[in-house]
Amino acid sequence: MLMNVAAMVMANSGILGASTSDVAQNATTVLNETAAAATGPVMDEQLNSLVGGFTSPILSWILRYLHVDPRLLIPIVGSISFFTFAWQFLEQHALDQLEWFMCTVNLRPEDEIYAIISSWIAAQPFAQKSRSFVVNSGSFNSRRFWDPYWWWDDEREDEEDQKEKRGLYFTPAPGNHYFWYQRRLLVFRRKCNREGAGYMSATEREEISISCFGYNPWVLKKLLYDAYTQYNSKEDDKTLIYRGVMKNTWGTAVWQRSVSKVSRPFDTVILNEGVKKNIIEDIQDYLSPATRRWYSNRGIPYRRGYLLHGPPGTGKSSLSLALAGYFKMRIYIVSLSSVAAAEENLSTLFADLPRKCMVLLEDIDTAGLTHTREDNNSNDNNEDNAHSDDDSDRRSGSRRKRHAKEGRLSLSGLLNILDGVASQEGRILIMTTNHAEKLDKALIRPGRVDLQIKFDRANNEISTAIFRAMYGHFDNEQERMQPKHIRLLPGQKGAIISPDSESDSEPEEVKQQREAKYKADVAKEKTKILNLSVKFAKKIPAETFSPAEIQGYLLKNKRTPEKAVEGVEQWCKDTIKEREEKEKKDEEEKKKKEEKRRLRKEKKKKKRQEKKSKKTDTRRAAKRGNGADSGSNSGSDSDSGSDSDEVPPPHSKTRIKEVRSKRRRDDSESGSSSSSNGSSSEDEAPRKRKSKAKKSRKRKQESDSDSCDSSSEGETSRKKSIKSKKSKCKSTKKVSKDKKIPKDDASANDTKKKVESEEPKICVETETEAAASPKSDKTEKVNLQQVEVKCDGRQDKGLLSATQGSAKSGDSGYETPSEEGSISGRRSAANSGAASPLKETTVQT
Ligand SMILES: Nc1ncnc2c1ncn2[C@@H]1O[C@H](COP(=O)(O)OP(=O)(O)OP(=O)(O)O)[C@@H](O)[C@H]1O
Repeated sequence: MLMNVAAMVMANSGILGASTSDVAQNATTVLNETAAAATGPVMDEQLNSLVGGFTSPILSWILRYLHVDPRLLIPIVGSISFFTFAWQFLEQHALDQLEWFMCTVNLRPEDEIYAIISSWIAAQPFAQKSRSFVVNSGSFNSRRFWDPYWWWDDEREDEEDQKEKRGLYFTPAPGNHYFWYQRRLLVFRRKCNREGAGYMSATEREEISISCFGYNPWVLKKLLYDAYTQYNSKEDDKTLIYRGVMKNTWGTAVWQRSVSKVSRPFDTVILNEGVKKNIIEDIQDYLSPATRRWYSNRGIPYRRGYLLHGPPGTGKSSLSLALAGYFKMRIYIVSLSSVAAAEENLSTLFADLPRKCMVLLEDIDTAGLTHTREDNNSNDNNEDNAHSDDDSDRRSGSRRKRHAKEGRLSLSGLLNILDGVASQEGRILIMTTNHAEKLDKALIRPGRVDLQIKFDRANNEISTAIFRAMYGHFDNEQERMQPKHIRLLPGQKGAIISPDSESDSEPEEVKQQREAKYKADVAKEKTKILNLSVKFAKKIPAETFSPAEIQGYLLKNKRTPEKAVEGVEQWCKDTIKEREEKEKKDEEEKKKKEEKRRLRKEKKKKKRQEKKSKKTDTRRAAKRGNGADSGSNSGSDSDSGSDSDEVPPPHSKTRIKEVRSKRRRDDSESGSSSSSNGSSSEDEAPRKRKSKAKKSRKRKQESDSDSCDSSSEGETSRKKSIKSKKSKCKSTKKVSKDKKIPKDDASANDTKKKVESEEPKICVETETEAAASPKSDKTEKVNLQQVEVKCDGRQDKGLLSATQGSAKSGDSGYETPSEEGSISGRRSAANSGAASPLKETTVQT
């Protein structure tokens, strides 16, 4: 059958012409050879059914051009598929089992080595060629460490070839990636772990690991060391800056590498040379190993602290960075007003500090640490000053609690973190502030702050130095700032041809001449800048501008020093004017704010007072109700008679006291008069009051009768009212009579005291309804008086029973003044409610 097929194929190929005859011949040969090894008719049939017979164009094409037996293809493809599948299965499910035969290093994202290795991996050829990869752009900071060039400084960025590379960078996708290192097969694994990520959060915790086969992990360690060394070698001339940040909102605080900057030359910081020398020597001495031993031998904590203070923009941060660069130390910056500076977080950050480093706490006065540690009652001076003592106690207490709840930093917390028993040793702490005077003494005491450096606004010297620094000549700048072959010096209008810019073919003599000329030009330029700087500084008023402000002005004229000198006077005037206007504006705003605050405070106070008086009223009303209940036996009634005497303020304690004392005075007077005269009826005051009351009543009645159309009706009602009153009073009298008033003076006094103590604190005014007729000794006489009780603008009237002269109080236990018209302190039950009708009763016994 195969032969037939071959013959047919040959026949078919015959139509293609003579050129294919050789191929057909070969195919026949192959078929003949393979036919012997053929598996038999079953296979042929299968092939036939699969590809539509040997006559199909596919098979003929394979035979003709590939010279491969189609029957061999099937096992080959099958085997490849099998192995691929097996490998995938093994990788996915069995590689974990293979870990028994592997060494693995896992890298934690919190550690800097994670970033170092990620970057190293990203730079490897296998990562660049990976078919499955993730693309990153340099703008997304959280993935920045996958940038193979992330540690490169800004200068490198300028270079054209690097610019291209820095646009996008590719990293191996999550999964397993194989690569060779030191002739060993390694597996790089990148895994996305969503466990640590929050709900709906885009951030995932990535985990990376590198594994090698075998039991010896030397190759992994070598890889790690190599990557780390490579990284460090690139950082030699740089200052690495780390910032304390939160990993996520509810996560922990970590030091994250923020940026690496070319170290700032120390001489670019303009400061008194003596001060500079002092601080450098101090740190040098501190960092020497001998000093460390010295500290430990004497049990002194090995720490050093500096406080840099002065107005903004005077160079505090610049000095800190320059120091870090000078001593090749990493600098760890944390802002005390950030979330990372919560007490818990800050202590975590400090615990994670390396042994030798610099920590910069910026603007510590803004962190709410300006209060003293002893001052338990305040956290914020300004705020607290606005409150009364009580209020501030209460409020600051609650604020403290709130802050504690929020975990915000407290002064004692910070002190503990800085040099508590658990705090790290070996670091240099630099604190900066604009208001050193606001800081707590405990924070800046020796041991915490060993050296204080004051920064001032620019004086003549500093202004000169800033000018020179700005227009000083730097050889390396020329190449960068100007096109090739043209070196323009600052302030130079024309171009200076640099000595090395011409072609090598130039004669040596000419070269030297050019070099000499260049040097002369540079020297000339320097002298010019020197002179200009002196002129410039003279025009600037001393101690008025910060170096940052002057620098800002000079930057506007960075290539034209003459112009800068010319315009500086005007700039000074403008800046001062601007500043004054701003200050004025700020002042006004401040005043407005204060006014608002004051009004708010007053409003609150008023509200509080109203609330308080309301409460007191309610209490009084309740008491009155009680008093009326207990004193209902007195049968005192009230009337609707309206004596329109002015209502005194209800809350006036002094008024109550006045009234009481007056009454007591009256009592004693009347007592004495009664004792001498035996009667109070001769007293003028009660009589006056009585007539006054009568008059007012009369007036009222008249007005009532006016209001009614019929005067006779009014008269009738008046009579009725008087009648009813009389009858009521009679009943009262009866009740009062039933109650025998103790005649014993001592007991009367006791009772009086008791009543006085129980007497509600309200303003009471009395009007004698009727002058009681004097009674001879030991006859009791009850005088019902009309009493006005005024509380909170409400007018209550009640009846107070009074005894006259040496009359004694009854069982009811009320005060028994000795004169008519004095208050007995008895209030009728009817007076307890605001709606109670005023009652007026006249009783004579
Ligand atoms: N003494 C100085 N020497 C050199 N440059 C200075 C000096 N003072 C200020 N500058 C320049 O002014 C800018 C601001 O300075 P810097 O941030 O160090 O001031 P600062 O005192 O820390 O300000 P702030 O208190 O607001 O943080 C920087 O660009 C710095 O170069």
